[in-house]
Amino acid sequence: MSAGEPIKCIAAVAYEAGKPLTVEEITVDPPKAHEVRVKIEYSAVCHTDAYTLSGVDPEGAFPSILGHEGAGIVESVGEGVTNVKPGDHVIALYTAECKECKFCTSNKTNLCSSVRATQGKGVMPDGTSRFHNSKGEPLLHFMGCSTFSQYTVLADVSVVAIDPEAPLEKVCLLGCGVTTGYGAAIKTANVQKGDTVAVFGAGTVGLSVVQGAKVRGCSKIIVVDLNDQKKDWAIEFGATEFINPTKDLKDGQTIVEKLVEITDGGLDFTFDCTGNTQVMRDALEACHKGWGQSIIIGVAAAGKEISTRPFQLVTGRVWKGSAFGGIKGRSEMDGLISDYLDGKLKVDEFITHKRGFSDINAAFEDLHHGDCLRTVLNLSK
Ligand SMILES: NC(=O)C1=CN([C@@H]2O[C@H](COP(=O)(O)OP(=O)(O)OC[C@H]3O[C@@H](n4cnc5c(N)ncnc54)[C@H](OP(=O)(O)O)[C@@H]3O)[C@@H](O)[C@H]2O)C=CC1
Ligand SMILES: N[C@@H](CCC(=O)N[C@@H](CSC=O)C(=O)NCC(=O)O)C(=O)O
Ligand SMILES: [Zn+2]
Ligand SMILES: [Zn+2]
Repeated sequence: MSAGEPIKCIAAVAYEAGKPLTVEEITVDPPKAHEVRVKIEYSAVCHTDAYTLSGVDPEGAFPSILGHEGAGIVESVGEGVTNVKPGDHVIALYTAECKECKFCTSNKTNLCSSVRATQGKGVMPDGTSRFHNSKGEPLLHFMGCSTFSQYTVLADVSVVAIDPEAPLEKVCLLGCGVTTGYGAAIKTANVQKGDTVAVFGAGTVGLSVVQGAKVRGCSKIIVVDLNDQKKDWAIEFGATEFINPTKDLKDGQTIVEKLVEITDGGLDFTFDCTGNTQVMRDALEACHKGWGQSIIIGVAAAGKEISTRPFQLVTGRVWKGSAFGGIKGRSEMDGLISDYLDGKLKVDEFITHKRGFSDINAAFEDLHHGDCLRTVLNLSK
């Protein structure tokens, strides 16, 4: 029985920006009131983990335990926890859902405010950390999840129980990438049958947007990526066209001109899934005058700003953003899991690499190669 006791386990610690993670033994304290300690079974590596490790995240603080796309089993719960119990299979939620705050009750957003302030500082809601290294130094939490540890502690509002039939090595991807892209299409943008869509960036997030657009019956789903290796995946997930701007444009033609030309004036919806601010501008300007909407999903580095001529907005184009696909994790994850189990939502297809936890630094390298969508880490190996 480990409940109520500190647990020693292996974690990958980010001691410094731009440096490899250190895989070492740490101590994970028991959960306090309204906290849940989870044995993480599998975690994938999202581009955002690499972004924070690189040092360009204004909220990135070190030393910390990164990882936010993970699934596991509840080991113990603190006082007052009613939504999960030991043994439950769960997904960690970097976008909490308390169901009580102004945001949760608004029905206009999934951006719960209950733990966001402390989450952004890398601590639990009481302002302290549950992680210590062997020298007794506290290690910061990350995005309220820290799934790069064999055990982690989450706020109860940051965890959702799922159908135990769902394989954790697959559905860990619903903790971020797949949910983010799919939700951005079907919830934030709410694309409809016949709409035209362009998706910039064919990573897991972008291809999940494509999947959402296909499910809704969009008439054109154009994927824009600099790497031809992404073309087959784009088509597999539902793209009707693939454009590589480095080779598929006429001399002097811009990607915006090309998209406007082939869509009779621009797209109904565009999505930035790259984090590149020039791409964000292109995505907005490729929207149809009068009604086109561009959804920013990509995360840009500290100091980066977006710009366009205000006239683009005056003439009816709309710029929007989407976090975790607009999905309320505790209320809506069950539906996504059911869709996956019923074969309506692709998840397995994003897993291009599998590695043992001790290989985590290689998993970060995988992200930079065109043949990788997601690497799933087995935390027991
Ligand atoms: N808002 C939210 O809730 C979330 C945001 N994110 C963010 O979304 C973005 C995508 O994440 P993810 O799918 O994991 O990342 P990936 O790195 O897997 O995918 C990004 C893709 O964009 C391509 N790309 C880069 N530059 C351009 C360009 N100029 N034009 C077209 N394509 C380009 C990349 O190509 P190449 O590989 O050749 O570089 C890659 O295929 C990231 O910024 C991530 O931080 C992620 C999850 C949640
Ligand atoms: N910390 C960064 C911003 C990072 C960011 O935008 N995160 C996304 C999720 S990315 C997942 O892979 C998000 O949902 N943000 C909303 C939030 O409340 O954190 C910065 O400070 O710029
Ligand atoms: Zn992510
Ligand atoms: Zn809330």
